[in-house]
Amino acid sequence: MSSLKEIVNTKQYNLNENSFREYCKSTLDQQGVLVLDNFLNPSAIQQIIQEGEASQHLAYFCQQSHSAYLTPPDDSFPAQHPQNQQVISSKGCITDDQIGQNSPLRCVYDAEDFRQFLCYVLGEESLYEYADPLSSINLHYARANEELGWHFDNSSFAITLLVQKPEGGGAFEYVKDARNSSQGDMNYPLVKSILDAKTQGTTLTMEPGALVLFRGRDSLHRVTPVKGDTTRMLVVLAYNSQPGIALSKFAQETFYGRSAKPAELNH
Ligand SMILES: O=C(O)CCC(=O)C(=O)O
Ligand SMILES: [Fe+2]
Repeated sequence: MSSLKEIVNTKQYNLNENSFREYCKSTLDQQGVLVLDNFLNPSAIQQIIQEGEASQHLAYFCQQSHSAYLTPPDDSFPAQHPQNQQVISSKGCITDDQIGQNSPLRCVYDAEDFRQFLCYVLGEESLYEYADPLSSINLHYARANEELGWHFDNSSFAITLLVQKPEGGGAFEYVKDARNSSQGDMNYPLVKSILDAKTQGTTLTMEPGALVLFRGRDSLHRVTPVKGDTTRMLVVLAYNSQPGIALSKFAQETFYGRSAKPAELNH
């Protein structure tokens, strides 16, 4: 499976068509999220599930406690202040170097048509892979009771593919524009109300094969605990707007339990 049209539902989605790109861009700009259902063809989904199952034993699973802002504890605020209030994330993932060279995921990630499409929709001039060998393509696993706690992303956009849906739970919930980071407005009252379950998020319904583009820097979001024996599998396709950028050693250790030098320094 080596060409984009074997993997992506190009019958429904013509990545090169201007009106389609325009629709995607305006949806993302207005809603903060874009879901393209059935983006992956069924045979590609099956192949990725098989790869995911075969490599799950390589995944680094961990449980972390963190604040919604993903910042270290700040002593100038009380422990239960939303700046410090802790939530739990428990999950595992395999890294780019553990994704097969012939994986459909690599074909999609590398495809020039796909990158051009993303550039248009995200309003980026160019998109580049990570300089370290771990961070570009990650396959995430969430098993029974595993979840992602409420958080804002550090990056301005996220690109994901849902591969396998659990029997229950594992729902992506979000509150659009819960803060305004560019203005330095952390909007503590709303964030507190969400953390204390007094304000509910909106649930994004998606099925395996869906491509999701999400602006998570100002939209608070979480993944609810998985129920049942079917593991939630989700792929994160990570790009940078500048070339040569590696994830910091500290971030690699935190996310992957190990770190690697930038690819060009490895040989
Ligand atoms: O698993 C998901 O659907 C979202 C993942 C996410 O929010 C993240 O990786 O920051
Ligand atoms: Fe996130």
